[in-house]
Amino acid sequence: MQDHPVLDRGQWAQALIQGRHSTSPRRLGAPGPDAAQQQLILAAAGAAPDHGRILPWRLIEVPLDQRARLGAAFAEALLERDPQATAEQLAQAAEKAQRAPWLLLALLRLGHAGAVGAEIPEHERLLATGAALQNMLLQASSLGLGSSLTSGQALQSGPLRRLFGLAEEEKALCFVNFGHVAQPRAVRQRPAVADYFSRWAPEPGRESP
Ligand SMILES: Cc1cc2nc3c(=O)[nH]c(=O)nc-3n(C[C@H](O)[C@H](O)[C@H](O)COP(=O)(O)O)c2cc1C
Repeated sequence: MQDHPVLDRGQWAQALIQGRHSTSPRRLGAPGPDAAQQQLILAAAGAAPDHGRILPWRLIEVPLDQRARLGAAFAEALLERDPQATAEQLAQAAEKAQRAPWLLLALLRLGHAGAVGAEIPEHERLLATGAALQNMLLQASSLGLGSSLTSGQALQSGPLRRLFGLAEEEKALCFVNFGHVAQPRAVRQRPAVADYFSRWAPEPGRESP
């Protein structure tokens, strides 16, 4: 494959990165990514930086025919938090499981003493996971698909942990939603670079140790 000039690649990457935005699950519609698109998105996750190559994350697909079970776990988790929840609230919680055409659960793997990579701390594992998730969102965007990350209190709940058989050292971080953009929304204003960037300079008189 012919390589593109550096500038073209830079412009292409800029358009992809700046053009990506989240589409919430209720704004996504069928069809979800096809099998080839799913593989591209999953492979993008594996291209993320990973200190020690320990794969501090994993992804679980929740197929459409299992969404009712996820919905039941959402409702059970709500009932644990709020025993007064109404039938309507429980139904609303359960319905959230049905929204995204392709739905993944992202898990952080915290490791344990003695395991390979145990020296890699939690914050680095979290950073590696975030990079993997962003790669997936960007790959989906490049395919013309909508995507988003969603969280919620049910993620840390017993019903959800039991449903997916999570190990003690695993933490459910968020869901990753994919589909076609059924209802576009206004694009978020991005922060100015000056809001998050500064150039460090030593204080006068403290130039050298
Ligand atoms: C880990 C994580 C979890 C999130 N969970 C939710 C959520 O549950 N509900 C929601 O409306 N937005 C959630 N967001 C925010 C959206 O995914 C999205 O990033 C935000 O709306 C900004 O939109 P943009 O990606 O187009 O800039 C979450 C973001 C992150 C990083």
